[in-house]
Amino acid sequence: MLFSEKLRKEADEIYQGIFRHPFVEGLGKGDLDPESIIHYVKADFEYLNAFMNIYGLAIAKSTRREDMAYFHEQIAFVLNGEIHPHNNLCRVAGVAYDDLKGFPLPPTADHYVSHMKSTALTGSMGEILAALLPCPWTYYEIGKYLMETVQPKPDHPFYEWITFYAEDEVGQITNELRRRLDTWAKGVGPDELEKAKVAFLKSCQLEYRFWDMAITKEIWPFSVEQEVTTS
Ligand SMILES: Cc1ncc(CN)c(N)n1
Repeated sequence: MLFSEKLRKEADEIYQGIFRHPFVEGLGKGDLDPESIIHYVKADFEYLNAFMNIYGLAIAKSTRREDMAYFHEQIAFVLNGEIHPHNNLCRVAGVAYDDLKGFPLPPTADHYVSHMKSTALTGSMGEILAALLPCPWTYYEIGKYLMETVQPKPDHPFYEWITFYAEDEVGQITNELRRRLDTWAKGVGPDELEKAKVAFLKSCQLEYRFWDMAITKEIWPFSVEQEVTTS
């Protein structure tokens, strides 16, 4: 069994939990609370900016030009592609996307970003790939799950969101990340594999918590000034 297949098996409980999460159910039913959508998009805009920073850290650690080109391409996808599902969410919530940019990360999103950044700074290339993988992989599976269970028509409020993540492009991004991780895994020992597994499972758990964060509209306990890293 490939390393990424083993990871997916270990994380199955978390994936199943994500498919049944109230936010994901709300995407399928088309009845999400607009305030939860707004909370999610504010956090996700900053999360995706941090995700691009992490690709940048992966470039800094790359020793092969081909790896640099790969991470560079992935930045372009996040930058130009993921604005479409965000725009869909904003339209349904009745808000302008620009009004949701530049907010500090809520605690869970902050935790997720810190986990990926520290892995990128201190971990091996395999750990970095493992920490990044749940981002496209869980969304690709959510997209496919909603396509199968809801079979949305173009007039479904979240048609664009669902079809974007169920598309082949997100599948290819997931498969390429898995292929790179599996290639790395063939050349390392059990300790290295264990560290990559831990990084992967933590990102999966934080994917689940990210949806919780949106439903509960999680905020910091005190409204002191917070750092915003991007605009
Ligand atoms: C938290 C999170 N995880 C994954 C994705 C999909 N790239 C996203 N937009 N946001």
